[in-house]
Amino acid sequence: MSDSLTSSLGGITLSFYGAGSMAEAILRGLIETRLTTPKNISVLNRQNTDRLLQLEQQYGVVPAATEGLRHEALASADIIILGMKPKDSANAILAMKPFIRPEQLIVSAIAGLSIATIQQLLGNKQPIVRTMPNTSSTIGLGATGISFSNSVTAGQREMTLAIFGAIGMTAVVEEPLIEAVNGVSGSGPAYVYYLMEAMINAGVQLGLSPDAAKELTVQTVRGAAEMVSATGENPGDLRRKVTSPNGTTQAAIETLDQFAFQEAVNKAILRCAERAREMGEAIRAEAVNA
Ligand SMILES: NC(=O)C1=CN([C@@H]2O[C@H](COP(=O)(O)OP(=O)(O)OC[C@H]3O[C@@H](n4cnc5c(N)ncnc54)[C@H](OP(=O)(O)O)[C@@H]3O)[C@@H](O)[C@H]2O)C=CC1
Ligand SMILES: O=C(O)[C@@H]1CCC=N1
Repeated sequence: MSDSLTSSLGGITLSFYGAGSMAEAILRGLIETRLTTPKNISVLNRQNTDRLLQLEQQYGVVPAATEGLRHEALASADIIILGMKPKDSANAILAMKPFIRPEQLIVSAIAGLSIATIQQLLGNKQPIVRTMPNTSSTIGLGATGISFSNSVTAGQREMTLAIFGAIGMTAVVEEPLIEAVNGVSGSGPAYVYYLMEAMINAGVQLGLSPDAAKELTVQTVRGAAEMVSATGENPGDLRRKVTSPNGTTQAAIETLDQFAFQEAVNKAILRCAERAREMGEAIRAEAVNA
């Protein structure tokens, strides 16, 4: 990767087509890590002008709130980032088709939507990057799975890795594995938050104040993740070090096992990946009939 790209995207312009939570997580990360300046980022959505103005006020990005500005932003951007819900994606891609140029890079963050479906909707071999990021990109701790279409140039790959590398770690995977990334890390923050909700509630039930229960839980999750990362040890080995024979942790883990905790997490992640494939298939069917 060249030095200029690791430090800055220079004058490269990005258009966030779909300006919801995921778009905000990425653009905020890019701005806070100073990979680019807000003036190189435009934001577009379907109807919610207030949302675009809020993003302008908060981050200094450029709102494209009228039809004319939307078309101009799409036509002029070096990179268009697709951030609408899967159900809205086929219509949105068809609507942008008249304005885009064959060399523009399209980066999709849309669950399930395949490179082939995007190319089918656009009717060409447009360079496409399919990603599966997560909302921790907001604070530079994202995890993003990335797949490239064959038409993506080496320079465009480098730009993509610079963008997602600036807001967290990246894993380049073959496209069929993007659903696995969705299951593990795309949706993953929600499972961890769910676990944290349960830990906090139990702490309160045992008499801790809500604040104390929350702070202890947050530090525990942060410390556990950091331990795996810093020591290089397997989570299983670290778990065994916490678990004294016949002690308190063993009693807790046995209870989790009674409720098939590991199996529940496993089934949840497999179902998540399956759901991504189902959603992708629904968009593919829409594209075939478009
Ligand atoms: N949230 C997450 O944790 C993750 C989400 N993703 C993916 O990111 C995508 C967006 O999710 P999220 O940010 O949560 O969704 P949000 O509902 O927060 O945002 C969706 C945005 O898309 C806009 N939009 C809808 N239709 C169109 C259209 N036809 N043209 C232009 N803009 C449109 C909406 O505008 P308006 O309000 O005006 O309708 C809104 O700004 C999804 O496809 C999801 O699969 C991927 C990884 C993680
Ligand atoms: O729930 C969803 O469909 C999106 C994709 C990954 C995280 N959120």
